Amino acid sequence: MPEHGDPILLPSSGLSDATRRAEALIPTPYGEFQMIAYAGEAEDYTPHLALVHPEMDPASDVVVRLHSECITGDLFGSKRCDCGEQLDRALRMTAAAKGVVVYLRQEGRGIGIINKLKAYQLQDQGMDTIQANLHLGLDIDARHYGVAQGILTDLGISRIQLLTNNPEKVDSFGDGPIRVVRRLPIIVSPGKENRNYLRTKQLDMGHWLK
Ligand SMILES: Nc1nc2c(ncn2[C@@H]2O[C@H](COP(=O)(O)OP(=O)(O)OP(=O)(O)O)[C@@H](O)[C@H]2O)c(=O)[nH]1
Repeated sequence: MPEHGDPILLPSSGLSDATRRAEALIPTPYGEFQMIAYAGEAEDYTPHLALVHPEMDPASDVVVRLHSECITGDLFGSKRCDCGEQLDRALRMTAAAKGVVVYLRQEGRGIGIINKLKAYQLQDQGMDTIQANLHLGLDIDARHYGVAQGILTDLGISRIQLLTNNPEKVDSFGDGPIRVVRRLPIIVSPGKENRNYLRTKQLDMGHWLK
């Protein structure tokens, strides 16, 4: 296991030299979390963040949420997606279960906020979330989860209960050092603005949604 401050070597992360760069206790409406920022030496503005409950027991089956950045939903409460509500629920659940939220800076499934806004324009013209990415010449989902595994390993965690509806997130752990012992659903009720988006996630992206 890496010592704190050692580089986290992750071939598939896209952030191969991420280290624990800084940390502090953050009092939130959900309770206190130790926020730990992980980034490479040259990356000061978009570190991945771990929000760790102060009493998290790394030897337990830790409740973990891997949440990809969604500025529109997480910060501004956009109803086009389920992200903001999922983050709210994840913080509530991890606060109660003494768990961890890993906030991954993979905005727009890894295409970035500029491309995501372009994709939204295309969706307003009738495309779905998959067609829009493809129309822009981009991957449907460009995310990698290697850095998240490195962060969990840095926290001393080896067994997790993963909060997700996304089979790719579960599969990403493969035969690696972290074992997903349980998947916990995190389902948001559809509204009129995100109904089509959630339908595409369920039918075309294989998410476990009712
Ligand atoms: N390209 C693109 N990205 C989107 C769109 N709507 C939401 N997103 C992004 O999708 C990602 C969703 O991340 P998560 O909630 O962690 O993951 P998930 O794949 O929905 O899986 P869950 O763990 O079940 O929530 C975020 O990066 C959002 O910015 C969209 O229409 N187009």
